[in-house]
Amino acid sequence: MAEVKEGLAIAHLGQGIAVENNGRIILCQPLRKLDTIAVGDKVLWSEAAPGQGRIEEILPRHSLLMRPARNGKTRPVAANIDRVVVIFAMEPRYDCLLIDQYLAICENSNFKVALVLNKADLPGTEEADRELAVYVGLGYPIYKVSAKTGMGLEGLKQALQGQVSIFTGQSGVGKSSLTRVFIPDKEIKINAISASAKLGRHTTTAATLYHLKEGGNLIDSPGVAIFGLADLTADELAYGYKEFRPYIGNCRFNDCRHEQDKGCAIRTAVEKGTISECRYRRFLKLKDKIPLKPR
Ligand SMILES: Nc1nc2c(ncn2[C@@H]2O[C@H](COP(=O)(O)OP(=O)(O)OP(=O)(O)O)[C@@H](O)[C@H]2O)c(=O)[nH]1
Ligand SMILES: [Zn+2]
Repeated sequence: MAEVKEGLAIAHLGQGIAVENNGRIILCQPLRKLDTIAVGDKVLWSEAAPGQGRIEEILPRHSLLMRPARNGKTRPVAANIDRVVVIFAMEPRYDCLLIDQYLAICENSNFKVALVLNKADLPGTEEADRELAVYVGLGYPIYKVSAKTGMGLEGLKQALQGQVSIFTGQSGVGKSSLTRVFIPDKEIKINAISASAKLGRHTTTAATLYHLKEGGNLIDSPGVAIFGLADLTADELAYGYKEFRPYIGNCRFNDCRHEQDKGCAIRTAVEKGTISECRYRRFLKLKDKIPLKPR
């Protein structure tokens, strides 16, 4: 029987999965009974034929990022991510509601988060400073950077070390520009993956895991911007506002909607100033967007 080795799924190719093992990349086919393999998955594989592997098992994942698929279901995009880096900028549009939404999803999926204000070379970032202070107060690290001038990038580089990260954020905030800064040899690496895995042509829309020069891995996944409110329920949304957590369960009524309900512990905390009013208002706005479901 062929020897079983551990490997890391680094890309989806047209004809299979590129699995890395000791610096070597091999094209593998997963056994049919397995779950969809996600980039970042640690797998057990064996050599099925010279230069061709078979994935026999997916090792337990500590996190899994899902993305809505065309058929209305979700599919795994990236596994074992430690940190989601939410990128935003004053241009094309600064949107706290969207930041809160990303944070709520990450809190519910157990991802650590870092916030990155890109394009800090542009004027007008002071406008965001007051709100950003609220996020800092909640314990979310914030990096102000510019992919254009290089400002602040050292700090972000250090933050990426020793873990698996993924960039996300709305269109036009500079995700590709920052990715180019961190993976300047992306094209070369892509070609190397295709070459080592033979035949396996890289599809540019697929997620790919890159090793960073300074240590740490970055999963580049164009299109992760589209992870919407996913399937969060109103309760999960409240949990995603992490400063609400100490109060959840303390409202007078079990089915409290945290709106005008009598004896709402969360609203009381807002009135006392323990919870930021802006965050609370945005919570209500996001909650309104959630389709009504049985609770
Ligand atoms: N002034 C300034 N412009 C930047 C900076 N980073 C990116 N840009 C510009 O912002 C625009 C969008 O950058 P992209 O890197 O393509 O943004 P993206 O988030 O990858 O966009 P999508 O591919 O649509 O998701 C480009 O015109 C960049 O040149 C920056 O730090 N400062
Ligand atoms: Zn309440």
